[in-house]
Amino acid sequence: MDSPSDSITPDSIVVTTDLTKRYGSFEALKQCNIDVRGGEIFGLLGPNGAGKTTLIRLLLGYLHVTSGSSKVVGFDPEQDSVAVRTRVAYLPGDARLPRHMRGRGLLEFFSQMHPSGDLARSLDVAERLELDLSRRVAFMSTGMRQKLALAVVFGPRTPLLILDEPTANLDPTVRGEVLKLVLAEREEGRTVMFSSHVLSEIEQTCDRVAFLRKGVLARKLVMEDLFQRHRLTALLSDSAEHGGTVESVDLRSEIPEELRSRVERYQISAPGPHGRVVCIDTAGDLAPTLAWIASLNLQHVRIEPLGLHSVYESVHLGRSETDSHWAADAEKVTDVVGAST
Ligand SMILES: Nc1ncnc2c1ncn2[C@@H]1O[C@H](COP(=O)(O)OP(=O)(O)OP(=O)(O)O)[C@@H](O)[C@H]1O
Repeated sequence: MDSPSDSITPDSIVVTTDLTKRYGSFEALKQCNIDVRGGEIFGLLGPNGAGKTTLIRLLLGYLHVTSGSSKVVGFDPEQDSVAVRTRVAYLPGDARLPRHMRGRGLLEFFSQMHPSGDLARSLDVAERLELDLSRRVAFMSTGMRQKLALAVVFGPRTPLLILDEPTANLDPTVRGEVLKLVLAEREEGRTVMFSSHVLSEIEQTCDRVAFLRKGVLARKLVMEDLFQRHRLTALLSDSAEHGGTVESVDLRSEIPEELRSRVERYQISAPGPHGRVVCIDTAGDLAPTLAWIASLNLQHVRIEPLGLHSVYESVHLGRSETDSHWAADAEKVTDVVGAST
């Protein structure tokens, strides 16, 4: 786990220090240290019950901390939750809106309530999301209510938006529109922190990601680093290439010295019907490793980004990241070979 001072910068807009929350004897959040920097999109990932909502509600002062502390837009939510809430637009995971109000009236009401409310902006968001504002909340579908809550939240021009599963209950087209809204916030210099279970959304939008698991901050990731990680799978049809003695082993010692820091895995399977499957995981720029890969005399080569999924699985299931998808990847290669022979 990172220490509190690991990554805090002067432009951090959210900082937590050993933030801990217990419900009775149950520890929902354990010594959590994160920092969110001004102008970035920060993703919160984790399985159900990991502690994401607990963390978010602590940051807004809706829950009291058990121990540790946090600073949000320069204020301690424990001491000054009003100052925090006027500077943060918050979309709860279970937004409850007054059922008797019509969409338009509700947007007017919330834009008047918030010190930096902006009705025109809320109306614009509602239009982009194709929401019928003439309906009463009571007669709206779950997705329509989510759209209305989003129109409320994207109205005020606050420096920070915290969105708890903003795309839940939305169809794929509307989800895409919401992601565009999130990206537009960053363009305008605002900071967005959001939780989601949809990994592709996080990949498309976030600059950095924190993984929570059972209340523990299990992993932090810079998305740019993730995009530089690739997995190559291929077939080595002639096992004599490696003396015919290799049985699903790690061959990292065979990697040229200057590439060792880039190649995280170099493994060859036991012989199958079509030969041996080779799996190579690389980090950083692919170019320097390509010449070496070409010298391995591989066939049916597939290269793909390693992606958030493999990291998520390794955090969630506690599997080694390098083992994640290995069997499936090996199968894909042999399937392709099987189909083409
Ligand atoms: N008021 C409460 N009293 C007791 N336990 C609670 C309370 N609120 C949450 N919890 C527990 O704390 C843990 C974390 O819950 P939290 O809602 O923060 O998870 P989450 O990551 O947001 O989950 P999800 O993805 O399902 O929304 C869960 O085990 C939950 O049961």
